[in-house]
Amino acid sequence: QECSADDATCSSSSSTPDTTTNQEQCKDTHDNCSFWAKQGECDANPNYMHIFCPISCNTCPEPRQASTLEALLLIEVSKYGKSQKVEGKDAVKTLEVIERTVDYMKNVVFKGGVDLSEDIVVECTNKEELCAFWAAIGECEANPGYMKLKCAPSCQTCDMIDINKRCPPLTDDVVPALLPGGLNAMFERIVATAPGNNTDLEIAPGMTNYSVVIHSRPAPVEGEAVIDQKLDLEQPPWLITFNNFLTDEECEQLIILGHKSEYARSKDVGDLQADGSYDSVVSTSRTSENAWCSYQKKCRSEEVPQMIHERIAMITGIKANHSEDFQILKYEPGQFYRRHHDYIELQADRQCGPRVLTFFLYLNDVEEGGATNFPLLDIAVKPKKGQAVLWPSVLNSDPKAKDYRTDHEAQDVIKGIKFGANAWLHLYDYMAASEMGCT
Ligand SMILES: O=C(O)CCC(=O)C(=O)O
Ligand SMILES: [Fe+2]
Repeated sequence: QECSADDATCSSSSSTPDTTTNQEQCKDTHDNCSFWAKQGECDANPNYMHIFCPISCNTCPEPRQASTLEALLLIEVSKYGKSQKVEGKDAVKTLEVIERTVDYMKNVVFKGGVDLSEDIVVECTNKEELCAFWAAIGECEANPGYMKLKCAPSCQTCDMIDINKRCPPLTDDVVPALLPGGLNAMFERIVATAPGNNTDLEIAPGMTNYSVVIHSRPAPVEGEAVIDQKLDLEQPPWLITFNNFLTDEECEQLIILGHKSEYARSKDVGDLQADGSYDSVVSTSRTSENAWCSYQKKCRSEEVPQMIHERIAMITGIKANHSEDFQILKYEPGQFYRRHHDYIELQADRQCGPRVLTFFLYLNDVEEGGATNFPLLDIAVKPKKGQAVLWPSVLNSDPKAKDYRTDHEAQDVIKGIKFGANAWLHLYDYMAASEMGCT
């Protein structure tokens, strides 16, 4: 699923499988390829070299001449979406997938062999020319969320385009990250255990010596807390910042990883699609660029992002797999993100549950502008390298209910460049849901 949100953020889990056999696209992807090849690395390290340095290793796929039967199959399959590419060493397997696809579409889907609404049948097309190839190399199983949405004919899973079929609701035994009353308890604990505020506390491994500043909080309660929505709304919501949450090296590394994951114009969420995902549209209320630090981009598996996910998990008590991939942001002078809320209504009833918290990281000092402003709380947080800000999107009394008061905006950067990163924490396991295309 490509996008989620009010605030319109495109989910990282949706990247295309990154293998390609495309003849024209055959190129070395690293400056050192030719040097390594001369050193004998094509033979020493073929798994990497043959794929990432195919020119230097002379392993570009051979162009193929299709037989008449193949040519007919290719015409047939193009009735069910994009024309399919068949080349390279997996060509035979790819053709077999195409043969099965045509049979499935013709004799099952269009013969009413599966009970599908017209919307779903229309939507069941191969959206990429490499669908058959990916299916042939096992991507339907390895990357089901993406493939079931983008390559359903090749995976023979038209029925899974229906989000109700693909994403059954969680069963009652799944424990949410926060129970009613858990939000206040979490913030109280975070404030009480910040190592920088308590010189006698030891710094746990993987932690920094961060200190916490409280900008807004509900009044502390003596004795047993009463859990009540009306009481929640009579008290200000929590908003805290962490100084020295990240080391300088961690900030710099995240910015670099953002470049590797490729910053692109931030998108807003558009219309709901037949498959339950959202269209992504360029919006005028958000002019920054962002990059998703995902596993697909070989970013989330890196040491620094992993350690920061773990740090956030240790501090909040919410497991790292409840967090979306870091969305790394870049604002040039004049860029901004107008007033919005991070809560995504539709997710409240999906497997991942709503975003309950935003852990926002500031990765550099900004010369002028670029504050995160909370108009309803009258609080503006100025960017500072290594600082983080944490606020809830939901209420203490009901972690599924939106707390409207944490509306916020990223004010225009006036001078310098601003780098930041969002970590959105969900009520349930976001990564598991995202793998199945259920966010
Ligand atoms: O850049 C900021 O200060 C906040 C960004 C933000 O609110 C968002 O990306 O949802
Ligand atoms: Fe936001």
